Amino acid sequence: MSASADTTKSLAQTSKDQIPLTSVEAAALASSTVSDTRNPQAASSDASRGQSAAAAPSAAELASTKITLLGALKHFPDFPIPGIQFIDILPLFQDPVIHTALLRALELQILEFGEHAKPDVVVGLDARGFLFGPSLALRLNASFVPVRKTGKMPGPCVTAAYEKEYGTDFFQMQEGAVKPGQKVLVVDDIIATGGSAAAAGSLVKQLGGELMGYLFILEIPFLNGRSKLDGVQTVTLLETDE
Ligand SMILES: O=P(O)(O)OC[C@H]1O[C@H](OP(=O)(O)OP(=O)(O)O)[C@H](O)[C@@H]1O
Ligand SMILES: Nc1ncnc2[nH]cnc12
Repeated sequence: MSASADTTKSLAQTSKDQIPLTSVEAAALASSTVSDTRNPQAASSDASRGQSAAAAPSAAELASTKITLLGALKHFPDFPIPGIQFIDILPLFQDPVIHTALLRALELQILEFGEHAKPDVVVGLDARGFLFGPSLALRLNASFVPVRKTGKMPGPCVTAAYEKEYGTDFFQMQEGAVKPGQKVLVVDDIIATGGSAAAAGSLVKQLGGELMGYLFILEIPFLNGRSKLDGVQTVTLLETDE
């Protein structure tokens, strides 16, 4: 597993002035440089002493945050079917300090789309894109709109079939959920083969949205999911080594 050096540099360059850190965020990022990042009490006591809150995140701290996030992921061979190495992102949400650091790092990653490239709508994919999509949308003062598996939402919907790493499925969006011309950022936990993300992108376009880009927590590069995304700008926080 590795965190991209380019991304780390970019985060460090952009983070200092453009989006001020709250004290909790600073504590979350700074606390990830120490070994007890699984201990939220340690971070909050740092924040209450005002030590971490004063410090802007350095490149080293951001790189360390990525290592912490990678270290929190769990790996399950042969799930949900034989031959799949399943990477579980749920532990990122079990610890409030890691959860906060994740959201902050994702928010900083969005700056890679350009200084003024703020989405009107964050679209999150069923189901793991729902874990952080709404929080991110709030931080960006954007709407949140879900893409759901078929049959879950009422009213008229647009539908797209797709293939993913371990099966086929259908995605839907509600008509009118994205207005024509709105700038849309599609977010999900993992890009593997890219089938799910490509289907979500096609739904956004069917609704008349302007697909600004894709943002993922984790990429599995050997599956080459980006090749399905028609060159639309794609940013990932972490990637696997395999
Ligand atoms: O790049 P792909 O090969 O398309 O795979 C990535 C998708 O697979 C997983 O979702 P899954 O369909 O397992 O649904 P879940 O979030 O409901 O578990 C993951 O959360 C992505 O959405
Ligand atoms: N290998 C994998 N681990 C977790 N989620 C996935 N979605 C698609 N491929 C996956």
